[in-house]
This record gives sequence, structure tokens and C-alpha cells, in this order.
Amino acid sequence: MTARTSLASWQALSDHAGQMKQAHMNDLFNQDKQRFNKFSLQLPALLLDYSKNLVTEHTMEKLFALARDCDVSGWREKMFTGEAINRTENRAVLHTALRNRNLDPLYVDGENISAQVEQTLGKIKTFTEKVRQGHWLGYSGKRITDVVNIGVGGSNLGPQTVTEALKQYSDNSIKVHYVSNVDGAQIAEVLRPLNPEKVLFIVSSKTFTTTETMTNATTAVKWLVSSSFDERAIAKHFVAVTANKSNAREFGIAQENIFDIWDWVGGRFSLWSAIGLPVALDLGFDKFLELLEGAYDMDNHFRQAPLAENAPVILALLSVWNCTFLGAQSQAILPYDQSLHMLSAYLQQAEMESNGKSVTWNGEPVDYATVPSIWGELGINGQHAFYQYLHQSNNVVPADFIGSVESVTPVKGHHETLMANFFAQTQALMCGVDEAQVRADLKASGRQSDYIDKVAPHKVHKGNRPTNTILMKRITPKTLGSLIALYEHKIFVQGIILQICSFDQWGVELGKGLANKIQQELTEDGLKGDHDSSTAELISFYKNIKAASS
Ligand SMILES: O=P(O)(O)OC[C@H]1O[C@](O)(CO)[C@@H](O)[C@@H]1O
Repeated sequence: MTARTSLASWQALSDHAGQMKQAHMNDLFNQDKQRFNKFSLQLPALLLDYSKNLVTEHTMEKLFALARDCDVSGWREKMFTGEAINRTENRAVLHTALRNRNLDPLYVDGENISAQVEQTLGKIKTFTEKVRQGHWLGYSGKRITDVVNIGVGGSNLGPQTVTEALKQYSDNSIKVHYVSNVDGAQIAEVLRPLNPEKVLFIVSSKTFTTTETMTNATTAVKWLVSSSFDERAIAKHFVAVTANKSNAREFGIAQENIFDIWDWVGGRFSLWSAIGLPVALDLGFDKFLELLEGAYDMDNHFRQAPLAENAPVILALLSVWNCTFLGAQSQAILPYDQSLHMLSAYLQQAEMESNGKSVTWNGEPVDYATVPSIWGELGINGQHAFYQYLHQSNNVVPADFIGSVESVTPVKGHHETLMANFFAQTQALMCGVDEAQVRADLKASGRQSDYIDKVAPHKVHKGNRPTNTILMKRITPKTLGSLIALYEHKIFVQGIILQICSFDQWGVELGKGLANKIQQELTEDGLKGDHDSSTAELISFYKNIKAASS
């Protein structure tokens, strides 16, 4: 038994889960008219309604007891104050310092990192203004019209998600494009319509060693030089965001065009650093700052609110309840706002790369289910694709519904249709409809009894499917910053409860190492690695076809 499962609060929750599996939320709502008031929170940026979960006040008390037993508040303080809570890499975890707008000094290894952050923000501001005002000129003296961000994972998903979400706030003075895939089709398509004289590339890579990013960056250099016929153009068209300055310099990027990030910023939490440069270029520095301010507001809420009124803590505990104790295996993210169409992809990395692990931070195997798989899609599109499964399959998928009261792009009549569906779906998932009601409805609509007997079982919805509702007034840089930070802190608390080191990602290394070796085999004749028969045959099939067609 691991330390967590031997806690009295854990065992109490296990017993309680057995009882709650027999309960139905319809009954809980009927028994308590105050349920919404008891199980919702209103913050400046958003409303969180978690009443449509299979919980009672007892459940929440037991979950808060677990949070106390796991010392969530103590760990939270360790994170904010820069202790090396990334244990396997012996690093502090300080993405919160990137948006700490009170600018208090914070020391890591004797360095005041608040000062470093401010300095880099100042550099982002100056650079952004220079480019946006047309003072940064390309090799032929023309102003920059397009920015191409080259990066993958955390060096892509954060800024691209925000760029997409805040499109309506852009003055379009600069067009921002993203290249993440090493499939050449993507960079070829992005570059095709662009004029090399007017393009600025950002090579975003904390390590500056990621093969996919380096391959794309090298292709971008060749594309530029095939037009400039002079490698000195690189200095005018490439900037880097990295913690590995020497690699960036070696690549040809001028020292003054390198933006710092630090090892205390995890890739998937790096949006708030210079990794957010494309956002600042697109929207202007002030709006980038508003994004940071929104995240800072959520940081303050997370740090100061008691556990029982703390939105990230509550979301994390509900996830642990739904998955670890009630057995759900996946979790859907369902935004009802077109601007959030990349949110589920972003949260997939944030949560699954952080907590998709099966040993505790002491290296012992965990003997309980950890985090769910995260997936999702814009709500309306999902309704016409996979909601059938959400409503009637045997697998319960807890879902987060995320929407806004006002559309940033209002088109008469649309938003009400959108939000009517939003509210209807969480109601339907919770209430369901039983067979007696189905039969009564069919009878009332004039159906014959043989038809009713045949169809009724297919129309039953058991309901009792948990959802959280997150409702913003509208998407702004500030509310978006708060929303993303809400999930970051939720992920942190989940990791603490589940005893997982949320800030490393060893699980991506094995495949990376093998790919490097296989790449050599694919390009060198006669080179054969030591593989299982399936992999060996697949490689040889690939090479044979390639050889025959060349
Ligand atoms: O910024 P880098 O070093 O290129 O890494 C990109 C991504 O690769 C990973 O290391 C693994 O996929 C992510 O954690 C990271 O966000």
C-alpha cells in the first residue's frame, strides 16, 4: 500500500465511493434546493459550477480532508516560493514568477529571478514595438509582415492556442503562423505564399535540440538564404527563445536576438515567458501583459483562497474523485466558443504530459488510477460526432463545459443557439430520461405499443454523467489568462494528491532516442539496427519501396 492509500481520508473516500456509486444526481438535486449555491464559485474572471458532479457535502468534506492530509497548501507554498519541487530534475517550478505582477524579488540559486523576468519582458516589449511599428527591417530593407513560430509541444501549443483564442483582438499588422510538425508539408504550405524579405522566424525551443524544431529551422534558413544569397540575412530574420544560448548562437542567431527562458520554466507551462513572443507580436505587448495579469489573478486566488473555496483545488479533487475513486478513465474538454478550438489540445499536453505517470515521486509503483486521458472538441461539433457516446455508452466521461456569456464576434441569433445547446447538454447528461418517461412521451406522441416496446430501450438515457461548467463573461486576454492558469494549478494539485512528479516528462525520451537511431537506418544503405521482427520488417519494407521508386 502506498502512502496515499493508507491515509484515513483516502480510505474514507474509498468507502464513500462505494455508496455514491448507487446515488443519482437527480435525487441529490431534488433533496437539496441549495445545491447550485453550495457547489459553485464566482471569481472575477469566471463562474465555476460543479454541482453536476456525483458529490454531496460529505463527499466534498472528505475530499478537502484528503487535500489537507496531502498538505496541498504546504506544497502550493513550496511551488510559489521556488523550492525544487521538480524532484527528479531537482528544479524549481516557477511559471507563476513569469506573471508575478507585484514584482517582489524572488531568489533561485541566489539570483533574483523577478528582475530577470522583468528584464526579459522589457526586451519583449522593445522588440515587439520595433517589429510592429515597422522599424525592424529585413535584409532588403523591407518591414516585417509575417512571423513564423517554429516550435513543438510547449513551445507551440501555448502561444498558438492563445493566438487562435484572441484573434479578434489582433490589429492584423503582423500575421503570425505556426510550424510544429516535422512533416515537410506543413512548413512548405506556410512558406509558399510568404515573401522571405518580410518574414521573421522565431525558433522556440527551450533545449534547442528538439529534432523536429531544428529540422524545420534549418529548412527555414535554406528558404531564406535561397532568396537573400547571403547568410548574413539570418541575423535579420531569425530570433530564438531558448535556455540553450550556445546552441542558438551556433545555429547563427545573433546574441542580441536570443530571448531567455530558464530551467525553472517547464515547456508546457512556458506560454507566459518569451515563448509567448508570437502572441505579443500579434496583439501588441499591452495585451500580452493583460494575459499575464489574468493568470496572476488566478495565482492569487489559488494561493490565498481556503481549500473549500479554491477553484483549482476543487477541480483537481473532482478529477481525483471521478477518476481514481469512481473509475472514469477519460475526461472531455468541451468549449462552446469557437475561439477556444485549440484548448483541448493544449490541455492534453498540460495534463497528460504532467501527470500521465505510474510511479510516485519516490519511484514506487502507484496502486490506483491516476489521471484520465484528456480529449475534446468544440462542443457543437462534438454534439454531432461523439456526444452519443457521452450520453449512452457504458463508459462515464466527466466533461468540462466552457463557454462565455457574450461572443467576441456577435452575429445576430447565433450565440443564443450555441449557449442553449451548452446548457441543454449539461442538463441532459445529468438528468437523463428513464424508460417510463420515454414510454409516456412516445404514447403522448401517438405511437403504437409495438413501436414503443421496440424503441423505448434505445431512447433511455441513464444520466448521472458529471460535468463542470466554466462560464466567462467573454473571452479577453485577461479571462483567458485566468482560465489557463486555473487548469495549470488544477494539474499541480492533482499531482500532489496522486503523489506524481508533474514537472518531468521522461516518458517522451525512449521514443525520441529510438527515432534518432532509426533515422540513420532510413538514410544509410545497409545499416540495420537491432529490432523486434515487426519493426525490422516495417523498416525494410519502407526502404525497399523507397529504393525501388528512386
Ligand atoms: O522546447 P523544446 O525543448 O524544443 O521542447 C519541446 C517539447 O518537447 C517536450 O520536451 C517533449 O515532447 C515537451 O515537454 C516540450 O514542450
